[in-house]
Amino acid sequence: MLERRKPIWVKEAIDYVMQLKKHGDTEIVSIDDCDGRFLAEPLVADHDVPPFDRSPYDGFALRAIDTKKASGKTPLTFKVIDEIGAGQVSPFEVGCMEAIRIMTGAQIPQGADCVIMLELTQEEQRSEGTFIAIKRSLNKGDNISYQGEDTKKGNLLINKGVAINPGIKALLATFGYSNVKVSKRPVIGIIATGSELLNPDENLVPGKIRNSNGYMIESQILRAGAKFKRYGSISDNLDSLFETIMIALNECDILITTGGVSVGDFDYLPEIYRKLGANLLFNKIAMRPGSVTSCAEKDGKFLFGLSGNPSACYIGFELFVRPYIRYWLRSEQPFLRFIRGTLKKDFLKANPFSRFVRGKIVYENGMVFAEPVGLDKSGVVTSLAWADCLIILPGGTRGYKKGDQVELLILDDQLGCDKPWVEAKFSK
Ligand SMILES: Nc1nc2c(c(=O)[nH]1)N[C@H]1C(S)=C(S)[C@@H](COP(=O)(O)OP(=O)(O)OC[C@H]3O[C@@H](n4cnc5c(N)ncnc54)[C@H](O)[C@@H]3O)O[C@H]1N2
Ligand code: MOO
Ligand SMILES: [Mg+2]
Repeated sequence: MLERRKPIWVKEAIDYVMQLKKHGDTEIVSIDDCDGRFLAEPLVADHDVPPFDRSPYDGFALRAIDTKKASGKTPLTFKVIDEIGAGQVSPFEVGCMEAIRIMTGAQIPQGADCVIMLELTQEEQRSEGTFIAIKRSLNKGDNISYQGEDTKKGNLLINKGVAINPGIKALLATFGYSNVKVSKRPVIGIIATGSELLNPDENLVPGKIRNSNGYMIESQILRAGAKFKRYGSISDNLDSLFETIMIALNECDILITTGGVSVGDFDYLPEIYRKLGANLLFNKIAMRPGSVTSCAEKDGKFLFGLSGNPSACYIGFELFVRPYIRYWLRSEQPFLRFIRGTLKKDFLKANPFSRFVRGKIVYENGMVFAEPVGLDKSGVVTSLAWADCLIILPGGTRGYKKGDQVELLILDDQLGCDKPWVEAKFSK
């Protein structure tokens, strides 16, 4: 008899997944390998930056008080007692009517309290040494980058669970992290199911298509910050599929399958969950595409059964797998970020389920608009390549019109959000 499934809300499906969320282990990696990894500890300044008062210009360090009477008509002359470049520290103290030639980045010498740029001085060689003339007065602190002005020792700079980007890597180097403590990436097994599937290097033959979902999910896993293990594509055969799933479950932290989760004669995932004795959390969600997205748990490990339809598969991953991964990596903002925008085209197809329409963000006159891209069908693959957001059209009876305000889930985003998009009836 055909199994009847009861759809649950997107919010409920997210809750089911996040109820079992956990942090992964940590590991130490070299700074050379830290790009894109997620910090396992907050990054705190362990010294002032800059660590000493320094010159932001090539010029002369002197005492402001000695410059007070300088003007175009009455230039003042200072004796140059030393010269220092960045990395050097002068052993001399700047005294009355004295200056030290100083280059950008060098530590301000003792006695000096301001710097004048080279261009504003005139140098003169005399038998007693080098002198400069200046034609303007300076104030204490002029052209000095003070110790700690960038950040002070003890300041929290970056939270744990944040992906290391070029700026963060610069901070790691600044604070001497030649090794960085990061969250260990979960290993996620991917099994593409379907007797119709060919590898990318195989020629098309009647009735067959190439396995695109497997590769797409690999890429989504990497973007989310995890690692994948490829188990290839397996024909719709209960025994071989069960066997591969057993192996993968043993070898991986999380397992993703694509295809075979609906009610078709060769959709074996429901039977496999039963055979495994896994705890089925859901197998129908009130959303399109991705309504058949399923999730089961076995001995603390998730089996995400994503749809075979490419767009449904993609969205199932972003809504349910990604936050689980990001939390594993200690992100405090594991969910897709959402913003408001204006719909650029009518979308009149009403649906009782919430729709996640592949879209593109367009900025016009400082405003955010979203435009649906490609054919809005669950089996479509092309639109995924053009989409940078999912336009949410909450379930209801009416369609949506150009100019309507909608919410947009941002894809390809590192910032994330501390709460997920949920149906209006659940949002506070
Ligand atoms: N009678 C019903 N039929 C269907 C229902 C339903 O409720 N009742 N649900 C429909 C919905 S919604 C979806 S979504 C699909 C889900 O199908 P499955 O998850 O079981 O996936 P398959 O049947 O294996 O394949 C569906 C479709 O996707 C193509 N596919 C599969 N794997 C890949 C891959 N790795 N790369 C690219 N494309 C793939 C496959 O060839 C099929 O065209 O079920 C509806 N049917
Ligand atoms: O799971 Mo299906 O994608 O709703 O079309
Ligand atoms: Mg099917």
